[in-house]
Amino acid sequence: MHIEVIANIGEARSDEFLHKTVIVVDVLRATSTIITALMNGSKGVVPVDTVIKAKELAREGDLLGGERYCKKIPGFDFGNSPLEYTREVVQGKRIILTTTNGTRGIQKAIKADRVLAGAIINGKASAAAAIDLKRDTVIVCAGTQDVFSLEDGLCAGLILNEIAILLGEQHMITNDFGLAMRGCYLEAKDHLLETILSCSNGKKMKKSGFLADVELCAKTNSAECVPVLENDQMVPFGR
Ligand SMILES: O=C(O)[C@H](CS(=O)(=O)O)OP(=O)(O)O
Ligand SMILES: [Mg+2]
Repeated sequence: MHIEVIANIGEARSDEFLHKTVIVVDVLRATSTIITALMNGSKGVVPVDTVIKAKELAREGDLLGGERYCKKIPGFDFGNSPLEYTREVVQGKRIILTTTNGTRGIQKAIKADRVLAGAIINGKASAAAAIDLKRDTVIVCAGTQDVFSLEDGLCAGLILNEIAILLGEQHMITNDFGLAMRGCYLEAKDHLLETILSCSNGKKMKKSGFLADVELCAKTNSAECVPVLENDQMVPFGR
């Protein structure tokens, strides 16, 4: 199985996704938030790239979520903290979500055969879903405003490592960036939270009061849910 890892959305070329599975990874925090909302019973998360589109799409009964500069958008129900998306508030609800990087990355992957949302919390489940889909796979690290973010690279390394465990080492073929990210993950896996808190997004989140979000987002393989894009909304894979 071929798995290419791309360092940030700016480096992604959407035409190269045709006939492939794309796993979009935005550990802090969009894909962790989408996974959490679906695990808590949301009936679907619609990822959009702009605030205007989010407002246009929202219908009676929908919830609006998202951030700009890490802060909740004025007039929206929620920001981009996974901790806000509790079962009490999201069960049975459709959520329209717009964030700076993650939802933009999902939109950019739209030409893929299948688009999955990966994060550290569902790394193993994402690996298993990509194997099930039997396609060449691209892991797109969302990054932050078209610059690489280490937490996304560590997650790509985790997914590659899980694929190698599930398929056997000789069946997991990746590019040089993927090899590097797997090495980083293997070095950091026993102190993942500390590593994420030492990188630029982790520091920014902690400074902005979101330490508990980083703690949740760094819990390796704590979630079974893998969001997949179907008819413009993310729903649990294999539902
Ligand atoms: O809210 C977040 O965690 C980030 C904000 S920023 O772009 O890193 O400032 O958005 P995301 O789209 O989840 O990366
Ligand atoms: Mg991010």
